[in-house]
Amino acid sequence: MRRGFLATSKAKERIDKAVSDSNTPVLPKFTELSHGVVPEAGVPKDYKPDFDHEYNEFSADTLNYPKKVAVYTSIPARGCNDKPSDIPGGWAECFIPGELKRELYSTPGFPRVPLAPTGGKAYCIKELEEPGRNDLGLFATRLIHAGDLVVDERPMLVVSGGSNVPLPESIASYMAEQLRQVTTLEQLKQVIFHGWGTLVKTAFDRMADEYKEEFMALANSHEHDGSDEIVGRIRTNGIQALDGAGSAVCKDISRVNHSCGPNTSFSWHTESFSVQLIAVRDIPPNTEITISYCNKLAPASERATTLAPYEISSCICTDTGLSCFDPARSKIGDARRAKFAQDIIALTPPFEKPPPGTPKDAWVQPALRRFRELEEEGLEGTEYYQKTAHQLMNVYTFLQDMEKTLFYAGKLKGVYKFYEKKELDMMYFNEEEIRESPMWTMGNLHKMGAPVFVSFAPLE
Ligand SMILES: C[S@@+](CC[C@H](N)C(=O)[O-])C[C@H]1O[C@@H](n2cnc3c(N)ncnc32)[C@H](O)[C@@H]1O
Repeated sequence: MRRGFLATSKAKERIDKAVSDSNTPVLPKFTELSHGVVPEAGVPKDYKPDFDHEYNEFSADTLNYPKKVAVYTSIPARGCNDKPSDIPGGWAECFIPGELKRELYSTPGFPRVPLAPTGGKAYCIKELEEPGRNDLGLFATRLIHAGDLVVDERPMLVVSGGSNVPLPESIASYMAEQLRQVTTLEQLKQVIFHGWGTLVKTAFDRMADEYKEEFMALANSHEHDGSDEIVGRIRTNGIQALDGAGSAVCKDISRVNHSCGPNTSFSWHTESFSVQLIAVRDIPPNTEITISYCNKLAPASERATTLAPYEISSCICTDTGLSCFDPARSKIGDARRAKFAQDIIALTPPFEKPPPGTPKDAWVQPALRRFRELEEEGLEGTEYYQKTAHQLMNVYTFLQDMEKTLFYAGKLKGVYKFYEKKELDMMYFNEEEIRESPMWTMGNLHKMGAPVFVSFAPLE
């Protein structure tokens, strides 16, 4: 059924489809859905999966959607015959709530063109040479510095999470009726896969041919669990988008493999409608570029559960050669990760003059150990690393050790850019300004033996 169709030539060229109001059933999150080889895969025997897809069509320029509708829309708007190269940064085919689209367009400057990578493109996509792997990954083609923008990419497809999208009335009531007939939880999940697949297929059909090809060439770790070819690829390659409310499938970033100690961190940027990858430590040439698919601070068993749907069962993320889930390795990693979150190391310089021969930074050792452990775990992309690097930079300014001050400023740079979304101020790299800083001046008093009341907490 088509209502409200705007019969102008422009509207014929550039249209959004909106599926109408409904009482959405509460769907399990994708993470709770089946994976692996599911014997009951496919819709239940009595399930009649044919239903009409009911939608209205709107001009792509409109934001005036009725309440509680989900829309198929291209962001930014584009003409039917446009190729991705016709629009700077390309466009994302989306299936999102209409209200969200309205909100996006109220973001100042939306949708600005994604940013150029620092120093130009610095990666290629190629086959992994690791034994037992025959898939692709991203590799640095030159040295990438901590803090560099590796890529800012507008996705090919963005879909809101299953439970965030209002289902069309026809599908919702159809599914509700069918759901009454299912007898097992697995059947319920299979019906949900099917319903969800029907909805995202429309978004896929709207994609440009070259995007469709790229999308179908992506990995699929959900071939035997009832997810169809499109849903399977979204589950395998989707990156958190829309500030956690959706999933984005990208041409390049979806080729990045997982590490529990990754060298880049990704973030969603509404104003450019894109995903950014920032290096959190230096990445030498020919090194694989990685992100974390899970909460990297969680214990290994929890990480293993999150990674199982990706068919990642043995994740070798460090140069120990052991899987992160190996009990011998995870015992150390788990204890450290728990400590990072719980023990805050506050440092206080000693009031008493230490015995002769004591290194002047003896009291800094707990934070230095923490810093070393964070690096050994590959957790440079965490707030704990940011705080500890900041703490050590301040401590060494106080101790008037220029070399180490600059060293920790360099360590802070990458993660600071990721969390603060701006460059670390150049004054932290300017020797003259460091010498004039209050912390350095306070260090003078300490050096002269005056009692100095100062505490270095990692939250500074
Ligand atoms: C988003 S894709 C990454 C790109 C993929 N390697 C490719 O060839 O297109 C996710 C899939 O890559 C593989 N993968 C990613 N990280 C891995 C890791 N650390 N160990 C083993 N397989 C991994 C898994 O098959 C996973 O389902």
